[in-house]
Amino acid sequence: FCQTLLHTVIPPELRFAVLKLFQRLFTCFSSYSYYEITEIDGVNTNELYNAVQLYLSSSASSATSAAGTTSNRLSLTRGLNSSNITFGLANNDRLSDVFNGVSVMWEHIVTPKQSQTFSWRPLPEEKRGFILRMNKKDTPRILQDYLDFITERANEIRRKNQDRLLYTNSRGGCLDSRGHPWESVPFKHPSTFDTLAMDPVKKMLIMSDLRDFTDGQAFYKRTGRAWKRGYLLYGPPGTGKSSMIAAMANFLGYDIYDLELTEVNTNSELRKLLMKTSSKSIIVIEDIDCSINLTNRKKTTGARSRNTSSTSFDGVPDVRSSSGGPVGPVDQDINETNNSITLSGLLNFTDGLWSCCGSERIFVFTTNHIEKLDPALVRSGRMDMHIFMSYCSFPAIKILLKNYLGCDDGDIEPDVMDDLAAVIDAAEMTPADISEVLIKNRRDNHRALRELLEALRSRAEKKKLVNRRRRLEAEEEEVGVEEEEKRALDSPKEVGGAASGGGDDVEVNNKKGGKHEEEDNGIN
Ligand SMILES: Nc1ncnc2c1ncn2[C@@H]1O[C@H](COP(=O)(O)OP(=O)(O)OP(=O)(O)O)[C@@H](O)[C@H]1O
Ligand SMILES: [Mg+2]
Repeated sequence: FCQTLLHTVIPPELRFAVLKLFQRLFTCFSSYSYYEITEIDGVNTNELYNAVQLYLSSSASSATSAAGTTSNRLSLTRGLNSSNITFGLANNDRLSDVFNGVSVMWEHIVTPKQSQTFSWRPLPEEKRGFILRMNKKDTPRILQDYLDFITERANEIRRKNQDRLLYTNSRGGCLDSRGHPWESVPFKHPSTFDTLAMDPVKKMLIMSDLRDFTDGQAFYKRTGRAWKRGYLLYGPPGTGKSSMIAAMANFLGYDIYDLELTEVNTNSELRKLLMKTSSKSIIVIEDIDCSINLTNRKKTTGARSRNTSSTSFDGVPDVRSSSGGPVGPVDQDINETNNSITLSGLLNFTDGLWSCCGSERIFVFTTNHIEKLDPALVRSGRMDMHIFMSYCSFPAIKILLKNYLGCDDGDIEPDVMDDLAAVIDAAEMTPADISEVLIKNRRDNHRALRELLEALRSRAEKKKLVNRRRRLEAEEEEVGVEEEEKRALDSPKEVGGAASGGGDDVEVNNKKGGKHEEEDNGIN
């Protein structure tokens, strides 16, 4: 009755002014400061409101919220291009939080909108906002840091909730309508560090190295290093290099830029591609040894190419023929290359001035042949961590048995495990091959284990034969070389001709491996 009386007797303007006055008096004498963060400020969305909503949702959603009381009512939202749900504070709900030892209180205020003022854009029916209550004495010390922390945490949550994206430069150097050289697709590779079959100790090392990297902003700043890190994954085909990259991306919540070097024609294109990558991303060059040789990179301009030489990275045509032996100087006009990407371009791409355009990036190179890589490319500072993805080991096979057959250690007879342990190393089987055997028999565990043991034993047998044959060949070659040297010692010496000017005696016929080669020493 009083309220209606007030509403009827006192005009709204006066009511509003009295209310405002009470509020001012209240805040004057209160020990708290109050900050209102509305959803819409003017006509734009207030980014801080969304950040607070996300941030509070991360503590509201966890049963034991790090900060304060959990709310018993939450709103659920799902972002665009995301398969994850985020919690939010329900209307008029409160949540306390603690930051740097200071406790604050959040309240989510939702008030129905008064009369719709005319606007080009339909405004929401309700006015939403957060009220942050904080002790006046703490405000100067923590307000700014607290809001920065909230924004950062919200970005973190947003990225984790959004599906990963896989960017490719498959379009070559040309740009899309937005001037972007990368093309992106949702990246939903299921590989994680749990599904990766590899030595658990090595796995933990890699995960902690990745965590140190993401937590290391201050460290990189203090040491004056670009906030980036390089990983070289090497090993035989089918050992999990690509799966490792997916596991890293899923572990860190990073997007992946899959750089196809053979599509890149010049250093400046390479630079442009790097500049257009976002931070918190993994830049991948798979099979870098092939990319470096790039025999398919040469695009002759009409004339027949005398040899399929490859272009090394320093831009000078590589003078090794396809057989690897020396050939005469390569005619430049025959080998018109349409690219001038250089090793120095790639070196700067991964370390050096270029690599600092943007921070928090991970570079990953993969190769089946580490011995082919230029040492400058894989030195520390470029490829900081070299990870050998090896054939399946016993600890790794247990992970595959768990993932594919659902068998934990205790589920398999000990003597079967002993048989597996006895043959696994000698077999040198890749996880890809072992996965194949398990997938084929995944409906029948006993049969899967039996077939796996058979496959391992036959592979180990084959390896033994191959190694024995190699040993025999090596011994024969050794014997061959010894006989050679013996014959050479027994045969009479031939003195070099007078024209030699009495220089040192030189072998005119230098027999090497059964092939005579004229050593060009001026004497024929
Ligand atoms: N260590 C591993 N753990 C789990 N699965 C693996 C592992 N290695 C290979 N696989 C399985 O084998 C398949 C091929 O693996 P992946 O593509 O990662 O091999 P790779 O090392 O990248 O091979 P390549 O050198 O030919 O590119 C994947 O689908 C994956 O399921
Ligand atoms: Mg691969």
